[in-house]
Amino acid sequence: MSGVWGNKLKVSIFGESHGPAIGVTLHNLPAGIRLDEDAILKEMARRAPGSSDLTTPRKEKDQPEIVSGYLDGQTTGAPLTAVIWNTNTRSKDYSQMKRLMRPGQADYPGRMRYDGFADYRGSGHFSGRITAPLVFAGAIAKGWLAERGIRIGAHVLSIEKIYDRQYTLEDELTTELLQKWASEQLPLFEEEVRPDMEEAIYAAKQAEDSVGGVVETIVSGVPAGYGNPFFDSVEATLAHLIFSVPATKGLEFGSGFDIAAMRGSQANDAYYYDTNGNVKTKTNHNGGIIGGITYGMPIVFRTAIKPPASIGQDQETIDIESGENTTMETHGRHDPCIVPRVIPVLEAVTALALMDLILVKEGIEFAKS
Ligand SMILES: Cc1cc2nc3c(=O)[nH]c(=O)nc-3n(C[C@H](O)[C@H](O)[C@H](O)COP(=O)(O)O)c2cc1C
Ligand SMILES: C=C(O[C@@H]1CC(C(=O)O)=C[C@@H](OP(=O)(O)O)[C@H]1O)C(=O)O
Repeated sequence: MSGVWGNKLKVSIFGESHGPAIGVTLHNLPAGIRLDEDAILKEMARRAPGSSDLTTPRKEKDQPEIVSGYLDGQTTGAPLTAVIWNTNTRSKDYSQMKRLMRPGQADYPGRMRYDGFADYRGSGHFSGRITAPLVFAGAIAKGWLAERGIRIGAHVLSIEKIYDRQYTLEDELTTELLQKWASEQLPLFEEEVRPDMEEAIYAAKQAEDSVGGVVETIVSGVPAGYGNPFFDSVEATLAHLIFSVPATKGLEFGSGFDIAAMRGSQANDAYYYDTNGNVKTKTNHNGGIIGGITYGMPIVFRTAIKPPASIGQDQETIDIESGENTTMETHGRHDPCIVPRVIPVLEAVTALALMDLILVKEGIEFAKS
């Protein structure tokens, strides 16, 4: 399984949802980064399961234990490994998944790929649980980027068919807004839509069903000139990580699919010097990236998250052992909607992508003192 990603910063993840532990190793982290352990734990708590009835009832503390590469509060430059112990597995919920392939889940493709050897308990290494180590790694990257004035925020653009408004260039990722969003399961611009979004999730749960949604992510403070043409473009780097997150099914940058219906005269983002002599653009249809490289405007993208597959309703499927068509209900502790918990994950992988792009360009070995 491909558990390693990155050009300069190498991120390697391990573990299964119902195994003893999950975790991550970060290679080539600059030495001397001071870790803000409180900030890391806050990020972990945003994603952790079992925090409310909008999410899975499986409760996990998600307390990372750093076992290498960290001394006296600072990274040493050696590979940094963190382990997160699984403390609340209930594998009997998955006994039928040896034979019955959940529609929309990784059971059937995973079985075909690994010839039946993959750990099926709790979806094994395919589980959304493996995003906990990514949030740990991303929290380190976020702290490092924040020192460079780079901020990352994400809000819920939609749940099912209920919409928040989109980000505009007038909006600023202020400390207050980021703190507010980080404290909310459904971070929003428009507070009025919250009850309807929550109700959509509760209604789906009540009906033994699930719902999806769209998350909009914004990155401010990235100077012009990061990224590369072709294979390591900023879009390609972000997309690689975003599509590694389970349940992501769509991604658009800037005006995305809508740009296809514009004329060049509308889609071109006109440059100007602001009063401080900084280069800006009047619009941001290209989402902060042209030619695979940043141009100093916010990076903006939207990610479509599918409704979780494991639902209690009767569904048609196959019994892979008997070779017959059958039906199944999925029981167990599942998220009725992944959006609230995937937001810190999307922010985390965004931070890792940007950190890698910056390390590649600047070859930094040591943190600034
Ligand atoms: C944080 C998080 C929580 C998730 N929770 C569930 C869940 O409770 N039930 C479920 O069926 N899928 C859940 N998923 C999604 C599955 O892991 C995912 O759909 C599956 O691995 C197949 O991958 P794909 O949807 O990307 O194709 C979750 C994903 C994430 C990121
Ligand atoms: C445990 C987590 O989420 C899990 C993600 C998940 C899935 O299929 O992705 C299915 C459920 O697993 P289980 O059946 O073991 O409770 C969720 O609870 C987590 O994110 O930490």
